[in-house]
Amino acid sequence: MSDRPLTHPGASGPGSAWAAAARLDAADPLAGRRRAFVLDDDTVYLDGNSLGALPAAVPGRLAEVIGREWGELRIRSWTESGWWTAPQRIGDRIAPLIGAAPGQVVVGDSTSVNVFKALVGAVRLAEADDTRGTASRGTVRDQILMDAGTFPTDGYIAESAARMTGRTLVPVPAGDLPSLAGPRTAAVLVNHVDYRTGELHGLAAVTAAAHAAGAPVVADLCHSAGALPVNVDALGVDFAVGCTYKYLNGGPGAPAYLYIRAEHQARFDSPLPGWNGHREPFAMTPDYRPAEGAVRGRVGTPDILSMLALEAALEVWDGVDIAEVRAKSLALTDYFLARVAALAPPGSLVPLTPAEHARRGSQISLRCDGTAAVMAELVRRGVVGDFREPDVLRFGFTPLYTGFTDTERAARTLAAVLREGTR
Ligand SMILES: Cc1ncc(COP(=O)(O)O)c(C=O)c1O
Ligand SMILES: Nc1ccccc1C(=O)C[C@H](N)C(=O)O
Repeated sequence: MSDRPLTHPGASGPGSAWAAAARLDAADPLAGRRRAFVLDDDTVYLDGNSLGALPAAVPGRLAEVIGREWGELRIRSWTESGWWTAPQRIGDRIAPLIGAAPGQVVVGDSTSVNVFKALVGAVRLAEADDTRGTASRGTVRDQILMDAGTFPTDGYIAESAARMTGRTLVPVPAGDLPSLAGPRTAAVLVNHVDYRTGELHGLAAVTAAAHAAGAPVVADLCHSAGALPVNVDALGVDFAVGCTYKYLNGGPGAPAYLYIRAEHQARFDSPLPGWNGHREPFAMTPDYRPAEGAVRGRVGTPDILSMLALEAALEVWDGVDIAEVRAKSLALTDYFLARVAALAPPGSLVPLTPAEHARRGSQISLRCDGTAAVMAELVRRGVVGDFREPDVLRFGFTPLYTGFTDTERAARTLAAVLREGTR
């Protein structure tokens, strides 16, 4: 019943699929990165698009933070251990992964909270532009456009942000965002990669169209950062948010980040002006005077343990070229699609993820019957993905620790489960 790979894939013959996968692994320039993670060879972990694996550097660093910085230095660590400035320091560590120059990213809060800050901030910016006459005069920007397939939290938050700013939230198919951005658009909120289908949306086209209409763009990078090049600076994206527990491997509940484009920082009017975003937090003045730069995106006291775990986790990116990550991600997902098509019973799976590279993130979503039972059986057999309602199997490919033999095993196991049934 087991569909485990052979310990030496080549043993099944030089022409076999195992041997071909092993050759791809041997030629993979990122293969050595797997050693930077805590993983077991019995499991093929394809759920890094929900919770990234544990980087090996994290436990030791956390022990030091707890034992030395908290346990011994105590209050001194806010300054001496760099705790207070961690949100901007770690933001600068994330910046290159999303194509941002330093000084534009702060880490903290959840993605949900950052969607709120960014979206309300974006609407306030558009409003200010209209008032100053830099956008077309006489516009009534009464709508927030959003991709209808959004991860739910973005939609919930956007609905509230719309209500609070006196706008209407208008969910539309992601592909229609460029053509629908117009004089009524106050801001556009778009997921770079659709969490359910794995479709990569055209952030360049959305941003260009929104800007032509005088509206700022907020991008949710949860499913793209760390999996593919994002280039927020080059694309002109105004605000971006993302979590760090998926492809950035920061750990369960790791803090999210907020990108505030440099040119907007001086006018970013945060709807959550907490004391950490104050110009002089320790002056404790009753009036709010926002800090310069992305720091004004901070709110309250940072979650230091999670934040410093994230900082240690980000070491796995030292020397990694994100273009190489993208190339491997596409090769892995191509490989998986091809092997599943070859091995699974005809008609048993319908790919939801676009075949076109330009429209594909780093996950493969497949529709099938009995999704929950199929995934439960896959997990039982050591292939861990997940499923999303109503009938979608999701397999996330994390190029830093997933190989081609892993992918061969996942495809074979999935095909076997579908052939054999789950009862
Ligand atoms: C696209 C997207 N946005 C937001 C979230 C959730 O954000 P958080 O739980 O960090 O607020 C997720 C996943 O949890 C997601 O996939
Ligand atoms: N934060 C979580 C906590 C618990 C369980 C899942 C999540 C996810 O991140 C789900 C993910 N956003 C998704 O694309 O489905």
